[in-house]
Amino acid sequence: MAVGPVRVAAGACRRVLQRAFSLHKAHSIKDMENTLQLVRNIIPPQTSKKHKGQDGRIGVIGGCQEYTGAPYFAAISALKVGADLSHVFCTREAAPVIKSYSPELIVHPVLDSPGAVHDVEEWLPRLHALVVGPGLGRDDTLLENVKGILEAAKARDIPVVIDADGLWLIARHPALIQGYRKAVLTPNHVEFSRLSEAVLREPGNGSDREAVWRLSQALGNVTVVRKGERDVLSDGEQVLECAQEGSSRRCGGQGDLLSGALGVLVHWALLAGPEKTNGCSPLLLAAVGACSLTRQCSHQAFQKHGRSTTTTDMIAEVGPAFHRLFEA
Ligand SMILES: NC(=O)C1=CN([C@@H]2O[C@H](COP(=O)(O)OP(=O)(O)OC[C@H]3O[C@@H](n4cnc5c(N)ncnc54)[C@H](O)[C@@H]3O)[C@@H](O)[C@H]2O)[C@@H](O)CC1
Ligand SMILES: Nc1ncnc2c1ncn2[C@@H]1O[C@H](COP(=O)(O)OP(=O)(O)OP(=O)(O)O)[C@@H](O)[C@H]1O
Ligand SMILES: [Mg+2]
Repeated sequence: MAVGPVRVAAGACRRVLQRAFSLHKAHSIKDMENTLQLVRNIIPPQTSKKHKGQDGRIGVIGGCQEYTGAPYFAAISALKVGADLSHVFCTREAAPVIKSYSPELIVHPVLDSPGAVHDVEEWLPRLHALVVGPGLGRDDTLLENVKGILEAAKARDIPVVIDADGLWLIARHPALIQGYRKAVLTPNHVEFSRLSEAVLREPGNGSDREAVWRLSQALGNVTVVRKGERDVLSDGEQVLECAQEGSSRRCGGQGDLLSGALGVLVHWALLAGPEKTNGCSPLLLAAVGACSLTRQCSHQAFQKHGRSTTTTDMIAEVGPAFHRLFEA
C-alpha cells in the first residue's frame, strides 16, 4: 500500500535523511522509518485504472559475448520491483542466451550492429529510464555505440543509471555525463577509484563521504552511489549513508540487481513530483530506496541459503523485501 506524502520542508527533509543515514551506528528505528517513509511517497499506487507500461518501461544497455547474466539480473530486477516492461539492448550473440533465461524480457540484438544508435533511439520515446553498463564489456565499437545512445538519451531528458562497464566509458569520457542531473552513477570500490582518478586526478582521497561528495560536485551534481560495506550517496549537496543490514555474501550480480531496481525507482521519483518528495532530490531518494532494497534482499536470501546464496536467490526476495520495507 502506498502511503500519503509526508509534509516536511526541504530543510526538515535533509535532517531526516541525515539522521537516518549518518556516519554513526546509532540509528533509531524511528529515524530509519522516517526515511523509508519518504521513499514510500514515490511509489505509485496500484489501481485498476492503469494501462500496461504506466508503471515503468525500462531499458538495459548491456550484454555481450562474455556477460549475459548481468543484463538479465538488472532487467528482471526492474520488473520484480514493479516496472511493467523491461527491455535489454545487447549484442547479436548475447540475445538468444538472455531470452532463454526469461520469457519476460524484451531482447533487442542490436548493440553491435552498424545502426545500433539509430535502432535504440527508435525505442527511446517509449522508455522511461535507461540502465547503462551491466555486462556491456569494453569493446571499443560497443562503447562508441553507447556514447551515441547516451547522447540521444540526454537529448530526450531520459534518466540514466550508469553502472559497471558504463562507468568504464564515463571514466574515459567524463564529459558524456558532466552536468546531466538525471544521471546516477553506481560504482563499486574499484569503479569509484577509477572515476576519481579520471575526474579528480586522485584515487578517492579523504573520508568516504567527502570523496563521494567531491566526485558528484566535480561531475556537476550527477548523483553518485558508492557501494560497499556501507553505501555512500551524494548529489553534490547532501551526503547520505545506507547501512541497512545486508549479508556477508559477496557473490557477483548484486550490483546489477541494484542498478535495475534503481532504474524503476528513478522513474517513479521523477514522476512523483516535488509535492511527494518534499524538497528532497528525487534521484537521491530513489538511490536510498534501491540501496535499502538490495541489502534487504541480500539479508533475506542469506537467512535462507547462507553461504550458497546467489543473486538469483536475492531476486526471489525482491517482492517480499519490497513489501517489508515500503508497504508493510
Ligand atoms: N553474471 C554476470 O554476467 C556478471 C557480470 N558482471 C559484469 O562483469 C563486468 C566487469 O565487472 P567487475 O565488477 O568485475 O569490474 P572490473 O572489471 O572493473 O573489476 C573490478 C574488480 O575489483 C574487484 N573488487 C570489487 N569490489 C572490490 C572491493 N571492495 N575491494 C577490492 N576489490 C574489489 C572485483 O573482484 C573485480 O575483480 C561488468 O560488465 C559487469 O556488469 C558482474 O556484474 C557480475 C555478474
Ligand atoms: N562489504 C559489504 N558489506 C555489506 N554489503 C556490501 C558490501 N559490499 C557491497 N555490499 C552491497 O552489495 C551490493 C552490491 O555491491 P558490490 O560492491 O558487490 O557491487 P558490484 O561489484 O558492482 O556487483 P556486481 O557483481 O553486480 O558487479 C550493494 O547493495 C552493496 O551495498
Ligand atoms: Mg558491478
